[in-house]
Amino acid sequence: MLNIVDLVKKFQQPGGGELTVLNVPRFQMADAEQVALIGESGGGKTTLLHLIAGMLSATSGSVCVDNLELTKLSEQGRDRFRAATIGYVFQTFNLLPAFTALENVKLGMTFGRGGVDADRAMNLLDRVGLADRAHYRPKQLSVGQQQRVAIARALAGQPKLLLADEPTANVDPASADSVLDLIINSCQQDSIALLMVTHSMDVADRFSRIDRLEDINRIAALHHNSAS
Ligand SMILES: Nc1ncnc2c1ncn2[C@@H]1O[C@H](COP(=O)(O)OP(=O)(O)OP(=O)(O)O)[C@@H](O)[C@H]1O
Repeated sequence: MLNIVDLVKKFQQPGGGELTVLNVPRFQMADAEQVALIGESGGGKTTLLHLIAGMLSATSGSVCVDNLELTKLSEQGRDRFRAATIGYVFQTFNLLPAFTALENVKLGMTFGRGGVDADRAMNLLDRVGLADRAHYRPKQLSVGQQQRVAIARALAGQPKLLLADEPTANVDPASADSVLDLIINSCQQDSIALLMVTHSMDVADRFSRIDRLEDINRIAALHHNSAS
């Protein structure tokens, strides 16, 4: 499903010069595999997710998702790939405020594999326990409910890989469990591979595979070693 080889990402720095954030010799995931990614703040976890989602382009190396080599695609090609293959759950939900829960989920279908289907969008809201909130706007929903809408939207395009960046960080502890259950169980049921970044060992412990960024990324390992 995912095969990363010799991936390097450098960023231009505001004061001039370049900062190498990632140097990942190898990182792989199998179809439908579930992985928790932990690591120190600023180590490059979000950057790695953005590269896998095709939201950022690599400086060098190879990112292959579902047999597609992302580094060879144009920006437009990466946008198409993302819509067809990737679901993304953000820490801050990123719902469109002017649209209802149902409309937000339908937006997740716009460029996805199954096309826009209002019945399926309602089914997804039902699955996340929010069928009765379909016509509410994000600000009329609790924070936990907003994240559940965001999960329904991420699943709406029938992705093969779901990327989740600290999806429970801004959710109260009671809702966090249901948000986490929802993500893990939905991916299991639909055979979607799941890569979840988390700072919480309680969250990571729900996964049979836990990877530390310091073990994957040579740059984070350098920082980790010099700090300890
Ligand atoms: N667009 C950018 N331009 C310049 N530097 C950037 C850019 N995006 C990220 N960085 C730098 O890359 C490093 C890694 O950032 P990233 O957000 O990937 O870390 P992280 O592991 O997700 O951190 P956290 O756990 O705190 O969210 C940071 O030092 C950050 O300043």
